[in-house]
Order: sequence, then C-alpha cells, then structure tokens
Amino acid sequence: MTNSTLPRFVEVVEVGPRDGLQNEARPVPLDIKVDLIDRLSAAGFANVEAAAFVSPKWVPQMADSAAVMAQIRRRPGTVYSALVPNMKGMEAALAAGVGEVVVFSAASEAFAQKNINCSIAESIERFRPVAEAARAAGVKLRGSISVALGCPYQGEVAPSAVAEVVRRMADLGCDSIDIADTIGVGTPVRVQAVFEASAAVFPMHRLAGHFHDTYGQALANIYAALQLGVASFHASVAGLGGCPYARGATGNVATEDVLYLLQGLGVETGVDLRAVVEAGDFITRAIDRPNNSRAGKALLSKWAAEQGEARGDAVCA
Ligand SMILES: CC(C)(COP(=O)([O-])OP(=O)([O-])OC[C@H]1O[C@@H](n2cnc3c(N)ncnc32)[C@H](O)[C@@H]1OP(=O)([O-])[O-])[C@@H](O)C(=O)NCCC(=O)NCCSC(=O)C[C@@](C)(O)CC(=O)[O-]
Repeated sequence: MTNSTLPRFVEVVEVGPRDGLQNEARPVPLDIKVDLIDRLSAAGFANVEAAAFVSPKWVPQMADSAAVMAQIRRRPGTVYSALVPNMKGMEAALAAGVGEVVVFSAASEAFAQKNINCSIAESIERFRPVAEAARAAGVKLRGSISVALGCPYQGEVAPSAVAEVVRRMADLGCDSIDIADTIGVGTPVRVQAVFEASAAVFPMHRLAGHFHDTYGQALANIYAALQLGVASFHASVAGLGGCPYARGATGNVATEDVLYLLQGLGVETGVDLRAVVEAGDFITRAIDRPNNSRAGKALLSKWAAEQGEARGDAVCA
C-alpha cells in the first residue's frame, strides 16, 4: 500500500563522505574515503556529497578533497557534489571535476560568522561569482542554509529569516536549496512552518531537508516535510558526523533509517538498502566509530542470524 499524498520518488543525497567525515578528529585515510564513496555510488545514489573545497585551516579533514575526487570511480548517473565557500574553492572544485557545487550560509548572523567568518550578506556577495562560474561551466548550483530550525549561538530562528536567505539564494540562481537543521532541534510542526515559508519564495519540490538527529526528531521531521511534497533529503551513512562549528550536534539522520522509512511508505529512491547497510558497516569498522543507524544495526544482526541458521549454527535458547 502506498500513501498517495506523498511523493512517489524521493532523492536521497548521501552526505556521509563530507558531512559525516568532516568532524573526525583523527585523519581518515584517503583510500578509506575513496572506498566509501565508491561503495555509495555502487548503491545507486544519484548525488554523493564527496568533498569540501574549504580552507584546510578551518576544516583539516577535508584538505584532501582534490585527491578524493581524482581517485573515486565515477559512476554514470551519480553527481559528485562539493562544498565551496568562495572563488578559491570554486577553482579547485572545477579543476577536480565536481558535478554540483554547494554554497553555504546560515539563517543566523552568529552562525555565519562562526562557520564562514562573514555576515550572511557578505556570503551572498562571495557566492555571486561562484554562481556565475557554475553557470559558465554547466555545473549545478545548490544553496545550503544552516541553523534553519535553531541556532546554538542565537537560539530561535524565525521561519521568515530562513525564507529571506532562501530568497537571496534563489536570486543567485540556485537549482536547489537545502534547509538544514544543523543542531537537530526541529520538530515536525516547526519544520513544516519553515518549509512553507520557504516555499513562498522558491518551489517546494526544489527544497531539500537536511536534518541532524541530535534530539531524535529527524525521521519525524522527514515525514512532516514529505507530507508537504518535499522530495529530497540528505542523510549520512551510519549516521556519521556532526558540525565543527556547532558543539554537541550529532550526525545527520542515518541513511539506512531514511531508506527503511521510505521503503515502508512505498516511496521509491533507486538506492539499494543492503549495499548502504554494508557501506555503513565498512566505514564504522574502518574508522572505529559506533554505527548510529538503528535499521543498519538491526539488518546486520538479522542477516548474521540468517547466515548462521543456513550454516546450521546452534542458537542459544
Ligand atoms: C570561508 C572561509 C574560507 C573564510 O575564512 P577566512 O579565514 O576568513 O578566509 P581568508 O580568505 O582570510 O583565508 C584564510 C586562509 O585560508 C585560505 N583559503 C581561503 N579559502 C580557501 C579555500 N576555499 N580553499 C583552500 N584554502 C582557502 C586562504 O588562502 C588563506 O590561507 P593563508 O594565506 O592564510 O595560507 C573559511 O571560513 C572556511 O573555509 N569555512 C568553511 C567552514 C566549513 O567547512 N564548515 C563545515 C561545513 S558547513 C556544514 O557542515 C553545514 C552543512 C552544509 O552541512 C549544513 C548544516 O547541517 O548546517
């Protein structure tokens, strides 16, 4: 049975290699990053956020982004996206063959200063030549708006403040715009208010939900956004991540959990859940991190039990 009011197809953007790994204090070896991205591409994602061409002084973990982009196996049908804060990053991103660039600002002045060291208005001016270069190169342009549901420095953020940044990003020519709950404080009714305010200035079907799961609300928030017709969500394999400029924020909602939810709702994604669960198992072992996907862990246990049964292993009563 499908729910006829929900989108029939949802794009899940896998952000684990960037948002998931950017916060790791220990360097993640290049070959592990490349292996992870290749596994995720093979799982069928149409968009993998693979890199960030930001200052290595600000986010050292992303310093090898050009090498990552050079070594991945590019799957036809997958766009490899990367964060770009300015023209220096844009030049590097274009040289690396990025398919979509993500300019990122915030819905609060305080967070913009902490994350990109400038005001919201200054960030938009910095993005103008980036947008022009993207258009000239035929590369997609995505805008991302942090702290849209609450800010660790400012507190409450009004939906109208988010919509104002959406409007400015729309004016830049963004193809799509992410509404990000950086610290995972949003709840469904609030999420709907922010999307409704944003959709007054940019089409709902070109908005995406980027929910961190700090307060365990991300799946409920995705469902609330789906009901409004939002058809693109970001997720991080095994729920990896956090934000270096939002202390205490946990990772994105786990991709495996989102895929499991969508599968249950009869919504297509084109992504192979089993391959993502295996990628989550791979990366959490490789970097010695807990697997934060409930569905991922449950499926791994189920498959291990099924394999044991097939071998005729004794089962403890
Ligand atoms: C925006 C800046 C660069 C301003 O940083 P700044 O210090 O004001 O910039 P600057 O122009 O004075 O440059 C400082 C140094 O960085 C270099 N530099 C400058 N730009 C680049 C570049 N692109 N690539 C490589 N190097 C660069 C530049 O060349 C210089 O090097 P130096 O001369 O000192 O040797 C900095 O604040 C920055 O890189 N911030 C990025 C922070 C970041 O990546 N945060 C995490 C990602 S956002 C996120 O996770 C949120 C999201 C998207 O997931 C949604 C959500 O959940 O909220």
